[in-house]
Amino acid sequence: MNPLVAPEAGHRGSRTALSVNLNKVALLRNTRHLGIPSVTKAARLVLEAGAQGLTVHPRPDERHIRAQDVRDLAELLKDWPQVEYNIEGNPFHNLMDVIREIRPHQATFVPDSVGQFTSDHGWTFPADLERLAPVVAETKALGVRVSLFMDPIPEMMRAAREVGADRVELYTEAYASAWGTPRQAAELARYRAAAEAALAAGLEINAGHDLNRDNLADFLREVPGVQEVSIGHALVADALELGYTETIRDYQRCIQRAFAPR
Ligand SMILES: CC(=O)[C@@H](O)[C@H](O)COP(=O)(O)O
Ligand SMILES: NCC(=O)COP(=O)(O)O
Repeated sequence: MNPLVAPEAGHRGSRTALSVNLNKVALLRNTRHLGIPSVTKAARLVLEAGAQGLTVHPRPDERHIRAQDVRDLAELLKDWPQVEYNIEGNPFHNLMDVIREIRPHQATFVPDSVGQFTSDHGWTFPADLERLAPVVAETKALGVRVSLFMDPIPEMMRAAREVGADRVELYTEAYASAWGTPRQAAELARYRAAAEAALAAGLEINAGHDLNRDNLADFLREVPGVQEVSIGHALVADALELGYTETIRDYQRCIQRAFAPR
C-alpha cells in the first residue's frame, strides 16, 4: 500500500482523522458460524459514511479479528486508496508476520500479553528500547508508519522518537474514566503535557481507547496535534442503536465541535 498522509489533520483549526476499530464487529460474528455481522460490510458502511481509516487488532488468540479479516479488509481498501489502514498488536507475538504480508499504512505496536483482556498500558523506556529498535526499523523499511502505544508520560516521548517511531498513540483510558468527574481537568493536563512533549520530540500523535461521543470533543479541544483517533468499542455499541451511518456522522460532528471556534 502507498503511504498515506493526511497533511492537515490534527493541527489547530483542522480535523482529526477518525479510524474505526472493527474488533467488536468480529467479536459478535465469531459467536456463530454464520458470518454475520460481516466485518467487510461494516467497513464499507463506515467508509461510505465518511470514516478516514480502519483499525484492527488481530490478537494471537483470534478472539475477534482473524488473519482472514485482515486480508479481506486489505482487499477492500484497494477500492478506497485514500483510506488509512492501521493494524495494532504486539510485534513480539503475531504482528510482524501480518505487517510483512499486508504492509498497511500504519502499524501500532502495543505491549499486550498473549490473551490479555484488553490493552491497558503503553511501552516503557528505557526498558523496551533495545528490543523495539529492530522491529521499528524493519517496519519502517517496509514503508509502514510506526506508532507506539504510550501512557501519557512526557518523559517517555523523547525515547519513543529515539527508537525510531513516527507517532505515538496516547492510551486514553485514564482520561476516559476521569471524564465528567473532578479528575477530568487534571487528566487532560497530563495528556496535554504528553502531547506537547511528543510534538517537541518530533513525533506525530494518535489517541485511543474508550473514547466515545461524550468525551471525544473535550479531549481534542485540549490536547494539541492529535492526527487520528481510533475508536471501536463505544462506536460499535452506538452503531447497534443508531446504525453505522448516523454513528459515524455523530463522531465526525464531535470532532468538528472540538475544532470550532468557541
Ligand atoms: C490498542 C488499543 O487500545 C485497542 O486496540 C484496544 O486494545 C482494543 O482491543 P480490544 O478490542 O481487544 O479490547
Ligand atoms: N487504538 C484504540 C482502538 O483502536 C480502539 O479502542 P476502543 O475504542 O475499542 O477502546
